[in-house]
Amino acid sequence: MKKGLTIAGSDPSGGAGIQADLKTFLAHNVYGMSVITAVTAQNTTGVFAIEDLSEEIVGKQLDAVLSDIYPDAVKIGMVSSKELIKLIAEKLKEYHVSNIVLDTVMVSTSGHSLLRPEAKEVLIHELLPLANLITPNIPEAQEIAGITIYNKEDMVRAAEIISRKTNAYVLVKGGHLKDCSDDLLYKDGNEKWFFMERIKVENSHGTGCTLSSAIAANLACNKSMEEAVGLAKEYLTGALIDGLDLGRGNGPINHGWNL
Ligand SMILES: Nc1ncnc2c1ncn2[C@@H]1O[C@H](COP(=O)(O)OP(=O)(O)OP(=O)(O)O)[C@@H](O)[C@H]1O
Ligand SMILES: Cc1ncc(COP(=O)(O)O)c(N)n1
Repeated sequence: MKKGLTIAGSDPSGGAGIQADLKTFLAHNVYGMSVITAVTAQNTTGVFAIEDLSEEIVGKQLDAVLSDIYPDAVKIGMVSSKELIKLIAEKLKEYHVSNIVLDTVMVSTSGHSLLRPEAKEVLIHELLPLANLITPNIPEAQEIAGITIYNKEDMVRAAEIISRKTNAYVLVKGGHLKDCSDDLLYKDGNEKWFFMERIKVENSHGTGCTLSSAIAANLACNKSMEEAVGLAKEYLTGALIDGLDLGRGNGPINHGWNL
């Protein structure tokens, strides 16, 4: 059986973070493991508290997993402090981990900061170079590229700038542009667009987490990057269309819609 590891924060309401990632791994028949970086108190209406775990316990979690059940792919989500980012980068190098999907989580949909301001540059300099794919949304791509994105031409420009900072594929997600759900996969001057109809839904909490962990699951199963992204987008679209309606705010999608 293929194995996937998520290194991310906990969302007790189960829509985003490690909970979303583990459900997504299961939906892809990939054995799921998790290293928790932070515990959040959040639900469909917002994020109420965040507590980072210590470097010691995050390091020990990584050692425990990586020295025993070696993952075929790794997804990295919320890591809010520069100390934890540096530690994770060191461990990934020490254990020669490959197939790394980095979701550059910065702000929750509800507007809560999930990355400390001083950690942004460390994320860019320490983790970006280790990733095989990075998956910024529009605001994150703007932060990393240092430009404003108004349309799809700007998405291409941002991808070009970001790819100069990393050897990784860059997937710029268009979900934050008006009426757009098209994503751009970019590498070495090659553009591949993934077009998808915009689904009218009230509930989309955790779409970014779900997409990146689905891509990691597909990479673990030896899919090419293009195939992995295409399949993950189909899976995500199915989970949105399913129309789960939970909670009083922006609810989760149905990660198990295909089971
Ligand atoms: N209403 C929708 N219909 C179809 N696809 C969508 C919709 N909303 C988002 N998506 C898709 O979901 C994925 C994540 O999109 P988005 O750009 O919102 O990233 P994100 O901000 O990281 O996600 P999150 O909302 O979890 O933070 C992308 O593939 C995007 O195209
Ligand atoms: C632990 C954790 N990781 C990531 C997100 C981003 O997801 P969203 O933008 O859908 O709130 C989140 N809210 N919580």
